[in-house]
Amino acid sequence: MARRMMSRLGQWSSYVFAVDFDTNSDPIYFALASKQSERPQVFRNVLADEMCYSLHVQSDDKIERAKFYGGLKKKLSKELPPECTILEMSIFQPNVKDSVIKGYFLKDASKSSATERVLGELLRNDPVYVCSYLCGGEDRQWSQHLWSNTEDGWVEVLEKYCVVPAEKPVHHPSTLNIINYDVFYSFEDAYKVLQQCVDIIPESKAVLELVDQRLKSKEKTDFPVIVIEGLDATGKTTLTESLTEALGATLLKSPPQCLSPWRARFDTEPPLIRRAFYALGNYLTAGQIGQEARQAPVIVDRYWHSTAAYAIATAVGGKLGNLPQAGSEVYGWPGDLLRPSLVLMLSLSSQERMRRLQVRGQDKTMEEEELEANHLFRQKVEEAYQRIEGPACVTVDASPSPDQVLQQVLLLIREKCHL
Ligand SMILES: Nc1ncnc2c1ncn2[C@@H]1O[C@H](COP(=O)(O)OP(=O)(O)O)[C@@H](O)[C@H]1O
Ligand SMILES: Nc1ccn([C@@H]2O[C@H](COP(=O)(O)OP(=O)(O)O)[C@@H](O)[C@H]2O)c(=O)n1
Repeated sequence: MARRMMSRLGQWSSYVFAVDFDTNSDPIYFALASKQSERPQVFRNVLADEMCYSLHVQSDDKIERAKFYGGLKKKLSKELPPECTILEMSIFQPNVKDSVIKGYFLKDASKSSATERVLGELLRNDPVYVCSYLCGGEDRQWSQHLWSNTEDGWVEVLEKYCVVPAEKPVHHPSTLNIINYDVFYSFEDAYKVLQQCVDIIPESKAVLELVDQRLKSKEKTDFPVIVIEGLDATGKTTLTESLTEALGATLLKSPPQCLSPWRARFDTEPPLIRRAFYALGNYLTAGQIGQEARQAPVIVDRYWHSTAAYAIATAVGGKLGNLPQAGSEVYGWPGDLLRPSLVLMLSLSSQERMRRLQVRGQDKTMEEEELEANHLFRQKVEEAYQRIEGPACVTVDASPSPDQVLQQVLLLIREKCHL
């Protein structure tokens, strides 16, 4: 019954579908209608002779949705014929926060019945909607066919809609569900996620116990708190160590050491759970900062900027321009998280960063294509770093020698923190 209710055109008429055919260009946006529009060729140029399908998750439970969506990609890649391309798709209400339902769009060039068999199986056993797409008639009009399960185990078409073009929304769909899915703006919101995971991820219990024992931090610290941020291999470890020595400071990091046993475990979880783990890490570190900053200045290797910038850059698909505008609430600082006195972001050209990674013995075998995708991702992380406020970060050129970088940073600290 619920499925029938949801599938009615009335229910879907305010929704738009977005399919990411190519990360360098805008998604293709389409909507459903009972009648074909005058510009019917929605998929012109991107679909040739392939059969197409879409799948999206049907569940009201946020954790179940996140877990299932992540697992679905793996399952599809394993079970579908290799000629089947899996593309990301979202269904959303244009510019409405928290309206996104994630899914996949399949382009199937296999001409075999294997795909339909796999999808039929999914429809029978998992919380998914499955649709197929057909292009027919003289003017090559596309239609969407929503599948349904019959009682005797067959799959039938429940409803059929015309696929019509939809306008590009002001906000890219991947920006609509950032709050409380990718970035958490209060301790409670992040805590709740891990609490709901206790049954499916037993390690959550140990993390929550640690978090329950955390030290509470005051808003104001006696000594300055300086955070060092930047992409991997920009020199954070090198700088934080020399800075700690030069200032007689205490060195801390987020996530703190006590979370190390669980970090790899949570890194395998979908963004909702993984990001909640890192968010809680900041509150643990905040407790330690509050304690240590009574006696000496504190240097922190990564903190809130890393948590938010990486989460936003991962969540926002496609181009740099898809990031939420500067000044958006997603770049705000959580009201209940200790604010540092100064945040410095080490910035490096990608060539020099790659050189340092290679010296450290990493990234040697990366494929060209992956490098390119990573380049876009790194640009998004740096841009998000720069848009985060309360405090905003100050960019430091990290290309000179370690000692020159240290001297430059000491000058900045003396100027901004009067140390
Ligand atoms: N200013 C610098 N100039 C040249 N090499 C550096 C500089 N700072 C760090 N490195 C080297 O670059 C690599 C990455 O530095 P590291 O401090 O580990 O970065 P991060 O902690 O940001 O990942 C290390 O091999 C380090 O010795
Ligand atoms: N305070 C922090 C620190 C790291 N992180 C996450 O941890 C990852 C970076 O960790 P890393 O192992 O590359 O860090 P470094 O080795 O560069 O210090 C990023 O994907 C961030 O999402 C975070 O979310 N919050």
